[in-house]
Amino acid sequence: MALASRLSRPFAAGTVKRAASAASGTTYKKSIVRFPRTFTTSSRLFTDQATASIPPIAQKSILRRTLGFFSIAFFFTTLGVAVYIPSMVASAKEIAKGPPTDEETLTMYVPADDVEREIEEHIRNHPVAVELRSRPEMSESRPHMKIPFGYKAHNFTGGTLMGPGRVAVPPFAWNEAGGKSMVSISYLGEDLCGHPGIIHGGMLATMLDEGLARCCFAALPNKIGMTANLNINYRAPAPAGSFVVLRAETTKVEGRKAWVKGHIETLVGEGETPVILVEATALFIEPKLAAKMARVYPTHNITWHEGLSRSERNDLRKQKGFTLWFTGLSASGKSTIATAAEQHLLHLGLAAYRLDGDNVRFGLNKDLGFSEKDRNENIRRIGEVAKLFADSSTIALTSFISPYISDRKIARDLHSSDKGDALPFIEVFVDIPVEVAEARDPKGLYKKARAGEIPNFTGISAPYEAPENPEIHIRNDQVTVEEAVAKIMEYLYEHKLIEKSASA
Ligand SMILES: Nc1ncnc2c1ncn2[C@@H]1O[C@H](COP(=O)(O)OS(=O)(=O)O)[C@@H](OP(=O)(O)O)[C@H]1O
Ligand SMILES: Nc1ncnc2c1ncn2[C@@H]1O[C@H](COP(=O)(O)OP(=O)(O)O)[C@@H](O)[C@H]1O
Repeated sequence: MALASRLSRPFAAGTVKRAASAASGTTYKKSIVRFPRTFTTSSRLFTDQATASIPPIAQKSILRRTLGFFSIAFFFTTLGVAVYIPSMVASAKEIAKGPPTDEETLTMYVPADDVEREIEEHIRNHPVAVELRSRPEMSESRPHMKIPFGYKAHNFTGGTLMGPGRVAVPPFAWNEAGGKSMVSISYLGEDLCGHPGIIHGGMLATMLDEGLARCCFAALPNKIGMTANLNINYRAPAPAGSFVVLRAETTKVEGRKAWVKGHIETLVGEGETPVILVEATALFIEPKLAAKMARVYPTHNITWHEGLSRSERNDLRKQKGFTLWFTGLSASGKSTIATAAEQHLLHLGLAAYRLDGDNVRFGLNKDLGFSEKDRNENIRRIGEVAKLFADSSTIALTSFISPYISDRKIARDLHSSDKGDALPFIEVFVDIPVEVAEARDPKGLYKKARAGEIPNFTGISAPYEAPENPEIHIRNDQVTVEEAVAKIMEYLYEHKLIEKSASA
């Protein structure tokens, strides 16, 4: 197809080169921005001859207008979602690799033909682009190149609206650090019209919705925002087959909310005054569950805070971390109660994890036996691991005999802090007379110990030092497992370690 005929109507008057250079210089206005005389303002645009013959539209009912309003609100809200739900067809490999960097996006696009090459070069070398590139606070990218290839076909701005006759080449964007401002340059083809030769207002609204959102994302805690509100004022018709500049600025940020203003103007040469085509203000709100929302690139969604504090982590995880340290004789009921408590906490939607012999003495501590020294080391290591779980805003439950007061104190001290943000350490004494434990003896260990087959057996041939002042004392020969768990839960609620709302 001849080059000129592939281009927009204003371009067709000459070669691509002429049209492109016209767009950057004084001839730009002459050859490309050819506003129909009757199209001088937005209000006139909609009362021109083309629409004058259309009979007046009957006043809609309140119900229809209400429905219309919500449809529009839903449309823009959906449009503004900056989180792409992973597509079934998206390339798993591409996703696994993670998104390209801003820098990488600049070399990813390869023009398909001479037309695209001309448009590409025109934007890339335009004085506006050169000036933006020279500003250290601005980061250059082509945002649509971050959308995985397999998902592009399903993406409105990155797929549907992109290509010959539409947005011919992926727009260039310059984002100011911290989500303060954004500028992008696009080429709008002749197949995006509402009125002949004039870009459809919905296209411009789409560009503003996306552009203003991209401006503020970096200012939001999880870099996600949904359009809550978008107000648009059309100022002048936007000619098809022309280059436009979108400029946006974040005016206010409050927690999960960001207010942005911006406009689209013509791309003009140095010394010329651009024409403002459309202006907008918008409010973007980050969803409450933003951190958990699906992303195209889940593994590379890095939101890094220097020195993330424990309270910040607790806020993000929506729970406090602490350790429930069960201690008692063998067969006292530690594992049974800890398991029941863990299950109950999990049912409440809380993150809880139990450390016991299965995952510690058979793994991390498989080098340790039952000498006093080995038990000391056993408890020290478990204390460290429990502290890490608690620090990650998880409820750690440990069920080990932990027979020595000094060892349990070491574990407790590991949870303390001189910064005033100690992790709660709750000692749960599962108390049972040795005779009852011996009578239960589910594993036959007491019998073996009495027979001298197991040396250093706690309660028989090795000491058990009962806690003097445990946070929770369970007489486990006198209560059921349910009652024991209820007593623990009561303590946790009373000490505000779990929220009252976390109840089954
Ligand atoms: N000598 C000796 N003394 C006590 N217990 C023994 C011994 N040898 C093996 N076992 C089994 O090991 C389990 C206790 O391991 P712990 O890691 O909890 O012990 S300790 O805290 O280091 O003292 C303990 O499990 P529980 O009955 O669940 O407590 C026993 O099954
Ligand atoms: N409150 C309770 N009442 C009656 N039996 C219990 C109770 N708690 C635990 N048991 C029983 O005691 C035995 C030892 O319990 P277990 O949890 O294995 O103890 P530990 O982990 O302290 O060695 C098990 O047979 C268990 O069913």
